[in-house]
Amino acid sequence: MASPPDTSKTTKLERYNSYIRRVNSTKLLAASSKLLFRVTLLVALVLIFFFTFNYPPLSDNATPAGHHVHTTSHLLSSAFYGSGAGWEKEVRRSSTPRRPNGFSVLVTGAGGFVGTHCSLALKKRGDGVLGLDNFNSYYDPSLKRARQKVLKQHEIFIVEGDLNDGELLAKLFDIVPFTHVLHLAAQAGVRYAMENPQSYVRSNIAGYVNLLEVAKNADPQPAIVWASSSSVYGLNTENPFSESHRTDQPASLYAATKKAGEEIAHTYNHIYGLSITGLRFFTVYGPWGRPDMAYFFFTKDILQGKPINVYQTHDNKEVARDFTYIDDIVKGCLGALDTAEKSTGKGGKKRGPAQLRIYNLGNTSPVTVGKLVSILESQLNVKAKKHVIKMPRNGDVPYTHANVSLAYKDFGYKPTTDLSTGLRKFVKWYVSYYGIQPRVKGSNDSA
Ligand SMILES: O=C(O)[C@H]1O[C@H](OP(=O)(O)OP(=O)(O)OC[C@H]2O[C@@H](n3ccc(=O)[nH]c3=O)[C@H](O)[C@@H]2O)[C@H](O)[C@@H](O)[C@H]1O
Repeated sequence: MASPPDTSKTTKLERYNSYIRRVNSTKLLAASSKLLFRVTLLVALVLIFFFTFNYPPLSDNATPAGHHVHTTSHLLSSAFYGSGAGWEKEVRRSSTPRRPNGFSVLVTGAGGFVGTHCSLALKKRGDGVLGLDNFNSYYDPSLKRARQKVLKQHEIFIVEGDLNDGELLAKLFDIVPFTHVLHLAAQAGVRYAMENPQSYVRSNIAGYVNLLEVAKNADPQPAIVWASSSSVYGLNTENPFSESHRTDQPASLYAATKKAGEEIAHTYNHIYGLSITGLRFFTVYGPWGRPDMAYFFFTKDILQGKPINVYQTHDNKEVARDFTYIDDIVKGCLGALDTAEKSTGKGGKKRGPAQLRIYNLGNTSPVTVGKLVSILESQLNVKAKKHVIKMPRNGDVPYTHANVSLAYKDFGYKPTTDLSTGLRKFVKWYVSYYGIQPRVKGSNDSA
């Protein structure tokens, strides 16, 4: 009997083919669902950009103020900072004045020491204030966040963004017709400039120019008041320092960038009619201050029993500063804002000469660092472990002393807080903020 044909091979082959078909169709299904997912994601993103973030149509890029086009990077960066209808409402609400003829002020560096105090003072008297800050980590950002919280309690909103983001700045000026800009955002610190020189160029020059570019295009153009520095006097030997003294010998890159800012101000005033006032601050201190400054970290180190370095000049003289209390500086900033004339340009074109000013804002009474330390010792009730050393050659200057008669003449600037009184207020804040309960005399004083 003929045996049945051997089909086992054919059956195996068929089973194999059907297995391959199944695998292929599964793969196809997976690939097409992946594609579908990606397309959906893309469509969703596009819809989010166009509807949620409340942007003008792309064809509407050229704004009346002549601002640049809104590029994709702007869309991305603004989306990152927070945008949309709610964000815009916050921006408008914060910058709307609550008094007749009140200002609408953009305060850059509002999360900073001077920025926070000035923002509060402006808001308190009924001006609208919008903050801008990039919350960088040059010093403990949690302190900046704590200041931001205080501002929020007073209904001051800080836009989180960088001076170098021109598109973001342009958008803010599109939303708000700022009357003034109080420009305090900067890379601060004299000695850190040797460690990170580029950060000074980025903030104090590139960022500053970026701000002026947007301001000159704005309609109306705001008046600008900004923070220069006592450090511009550099190796000047005339005393006390007057605005007419030479400032072409900066001792640090920090000072050089501030001096450059003063020259740049001249250019934007000259070409575009921007009203610009530069304020040369002299070693500002007080509650909510900067932890990178000597009075602040001396307090911390003295309380922790750590040694501190007290600098001396190379010819064995004590170094001294015209330490200026924050409340005096705030009065100076508001005085400068109040007397700032309007810019004369429009849409990037000058229409007439505009105001250009520079003022010293100091205390007119220099105190040696040794004396600063002994005041702190007495107020903290702790003896400092002092190391008296020669001042490192790192951009420091031996001495500062402000002549403020020009600021007095033009807006009545008159510092009223001596170092001892100001430090008591600082120490009181310091121990309460950091929750310290040491042998502090000043902590129970009323200030
Ligand atoms: O007026 C300004 O325009 C600048 O003021 C501030 O710079 P400065 O006056 O240098 O303040 P700050 O560092 O507190 O040193 C104070 C004193 O302590 C001495 N000093 C410092 C450190 C140290 O370890 N030992 C010491 O003796 C030191 O030699 C100095 O005599 C701002 O930081 C700066 O951003 C800018 O705004």
